[in-house]
Amino acid sequence: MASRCSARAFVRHSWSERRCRRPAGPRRPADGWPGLTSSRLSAMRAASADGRVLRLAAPPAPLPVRLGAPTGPSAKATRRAALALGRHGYCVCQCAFGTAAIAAAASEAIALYRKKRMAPGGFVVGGAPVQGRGQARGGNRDDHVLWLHEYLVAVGGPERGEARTLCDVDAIVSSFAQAVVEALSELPQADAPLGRAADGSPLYYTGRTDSMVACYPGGGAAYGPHIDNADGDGREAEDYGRCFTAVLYLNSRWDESQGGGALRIYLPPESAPAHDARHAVEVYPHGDTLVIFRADRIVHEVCPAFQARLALTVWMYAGNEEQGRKMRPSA
Ligand SMILES: O=C(O)CCC(=O)C(=O)O
Ligand SMILES: [Fe+2]
Repeated sequence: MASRCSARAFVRHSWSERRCRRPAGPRRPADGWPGLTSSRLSAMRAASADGRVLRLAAPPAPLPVRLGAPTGPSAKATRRAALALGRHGYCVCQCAFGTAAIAAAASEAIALYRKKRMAPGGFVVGGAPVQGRGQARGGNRDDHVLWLHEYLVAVGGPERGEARTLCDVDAIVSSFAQAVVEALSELPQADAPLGRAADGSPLYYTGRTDSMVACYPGGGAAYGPHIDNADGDGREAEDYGRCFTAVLYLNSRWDESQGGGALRIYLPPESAPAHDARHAVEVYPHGDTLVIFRADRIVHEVCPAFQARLALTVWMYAGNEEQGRKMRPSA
């Protein structure tokens, strides 16, 4: 961890990456995009409101990816994560940042929350931003968030922002998520049916968003069922918008029965019986767990959390082959 999470790694991958911006969304869940009919969305909300009717599939064993370890993730581990993502629409990885790094990142995040550097998470509804619970039908969210790079630009860097570990972790998570998306582009459709655009063509990496540090302050804080990118993020000219969400949990000691706070992933129609909204998996936000899922397809929610729940999230944009090539002219 120490050698990978050095200030130089941060400067190289993260601070110099001025292009990353906070995304326009998430948008309010809307009807009428692939795989999500209004009846399916209503059934999900009903299942969310009444946990008794929810049928859960067993969560997959996390893939060990050695993210944060001095050797870093191997090409094989990256490919395995891409395969799982392409087959199921999500993958769960066990990183190796270690308890000290995760605890350091968490204490930076908590300090930022306490210093009121975070603001209530928002939505875009009809082009206008709205914030917080009850503002968007079925899309309530109770988290407080900070856009890491935007904040660092404002305060003059990671040292001054007291967010050095968060920056280092962010650089590593972002490079890995990019590598996974790039590996996914190479997989044949038969291996990765859920790793494709709606027309079946491969998705190519076109960029990333700023990273979001989120704190659900406990007391039942939640985020109702939603899709992160329901409408292309208004980026038609560039790509399909955010296609992948990568979220790393920063909770060193998470008590599943007392803390709740699982990420509930509703399995997409291709992996669940048609229109049966009651099939989902739940992943608890244990520190060092990374989940990557399709930002434009996977309905998910954060179940009520009864202890402070911390995460770092970055979204990857993707487009068609030509859009991907434009992003990397030398490739
Ligand atoms: O923290 C999580 O598990 C997911 C949060 C989420 O869905 C979001 O921020 O869009
Ligand atoms: Fe989300």
